[in-house]
Amino acid sequence: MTEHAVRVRGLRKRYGAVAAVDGVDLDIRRGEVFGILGPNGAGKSTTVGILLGHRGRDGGEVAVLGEDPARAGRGWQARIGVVWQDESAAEEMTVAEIVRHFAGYYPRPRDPGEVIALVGLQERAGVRAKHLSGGQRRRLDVALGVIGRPELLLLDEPTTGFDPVARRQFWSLIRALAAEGTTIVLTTHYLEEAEELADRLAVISAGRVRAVGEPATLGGRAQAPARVRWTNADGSSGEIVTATPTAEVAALAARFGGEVPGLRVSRPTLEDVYLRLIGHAGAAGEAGEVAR
Ligand SMILES: Nc1ncnc2c1ncn2[C@@H]1O[C@H](COP(=O)(O)OP(=O)(O)OP(=O)(O)O)[C@@H](O)[C@H]1O
Repeated sequence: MTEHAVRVRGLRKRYGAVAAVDGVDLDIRRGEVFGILGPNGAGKSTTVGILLGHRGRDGGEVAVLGEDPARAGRGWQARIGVVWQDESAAEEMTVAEIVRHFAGYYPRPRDPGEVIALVGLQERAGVRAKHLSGGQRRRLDVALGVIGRPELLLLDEPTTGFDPVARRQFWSLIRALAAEGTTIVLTTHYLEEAEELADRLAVISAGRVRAVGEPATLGGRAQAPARVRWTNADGSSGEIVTATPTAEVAALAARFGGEVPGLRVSRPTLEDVYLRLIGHAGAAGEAGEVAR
């Protein structure tokens, strides 16, 4: 068994003049939750499509669960779960029928009833797919992605259209699957989701990987200066950007003789780091025009 669930070297894919994927390297370890972030058109779905064997490639090496997706067979496919954008299940069948039907494709499926409950669709089990709301459909897609007890689960923007409660239920589901040892790769535009779920993240823009790392340390985030803000006695705001926030807070506490009014200490958020990595000139704390 190889250490990596996914290993990609020098991956390239062009659509006419567009280099959708332009030399991507990725190592995704077994058992990890790996997030892929990037702006619209960055090449995320193209990359995931190649990992699944849904799309061909123009260059590079790809191994997914030890096999090349371009040549792997049905046995390999059964080890992988997918939640793909714009996937739509059979319209006339009910949720329970569809989940049971898909369970039949796999050698060791989960219990369909359990999976329906896992995605919070138990109240809708008898409803035809065509009568589900957008978010409920996405939950059904997630159910179909996990029904086969996959070793590797690839999710392309899985929580688009989810309400906040459904999103949190989905996060619990992903954590539970990760705890069972499932390797999970997900693309998302929700930075909060990436921060909540991912052990590591890759930021992709214009077909290239700009950074890979843990959410807390990505792009030098942990070493970035902190911003210390407070409110002065006359009501004006004070602010220092410093590499030694603890010392600044201690000095402020001494100056105020105790509690510092309106004290806030902040480091760059994942969004700040993300915007800088994708070259968004309006990223927080940086001068320059906002690219639109
Ligand atoms: N089938 C296709 N034919 C032509 N061009 C394509 C095709 N699929 C993708 N592209 C182009 O390749 C680039 C990468 O697209 P891709 O869908 O991989 O981006 P993405 O990062 O998933 O974006 P989004 O966040 O919008 O889903 C884009 O410029 C897109 O227009």
